[in-house]
Amino acid sequence: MAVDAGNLVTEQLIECMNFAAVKHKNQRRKDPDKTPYINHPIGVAYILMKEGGVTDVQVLQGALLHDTVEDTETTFEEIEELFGSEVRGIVAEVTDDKTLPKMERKRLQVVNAPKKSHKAKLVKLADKLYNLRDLERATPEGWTAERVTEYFRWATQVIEGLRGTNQVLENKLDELFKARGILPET
Ligand SMILES: Nc1nc2c(ncn2[C@@H]2O[C@H](COP(=O)(O)OP(=O)(O)O)[C@@H](OP(=O)(O)OP(=O)(O)O)[C@H]2O)c(=O)[nH]1
Repeated sequence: MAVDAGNLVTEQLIECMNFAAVKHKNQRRKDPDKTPYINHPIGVAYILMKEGGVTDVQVLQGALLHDTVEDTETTFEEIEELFGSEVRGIVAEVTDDKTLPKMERKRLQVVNAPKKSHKAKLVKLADKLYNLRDLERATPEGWTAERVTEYFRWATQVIEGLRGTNQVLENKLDELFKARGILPET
């Protein structure tokens, strides 16, 4: 029986969701409710699809897997073997090198944002939108108001390098920045 294209996409997405759920199973977000970490990658894929209008399955797979290598024992080889080289490439582009000092990692995100592929930029836009909304919703444990503001300011710098990728997502990010007084009202 021929594989139906719709079924194949569904299978690819469910495979990624299941893989990410298993990999992140012991992780929680930093909010006071200690939300299961898997809510984040699923939420990033959801933003891309529902708000960004993104239907590219590899971008959605990249979103679902985007923190597996950075935050769990997952390797890029594993991602490539299971999901192919294009998905591996997207995940690699959005993975920070956790062996670097935090300040350097944050600096590199700003410097490298404009050099990313279109697909990786989409994932990064949705990732930041999710995290900034999360900060509006609840303050991570131990974070001061200054740290939250600092995250918003740093995020504006990263987003500068991602512009021209998805107008809807960029507009939604700008609304958040304006509400914080970080971007001038237009
Ligand atoms: N807003 C928010 N963020 C949380 C929460 N739980 C975990 N995070 C994660 O925390 C990271 C931001 O915290 P930082 O202290 O600035 O960075 P770090 O964890 O990478 O050192 C983000 O990681 P990241 O995915 O690497 O993103 P980014 O730092 O590259 O944006 C975000 O996904 C939460 O409850 N709320």
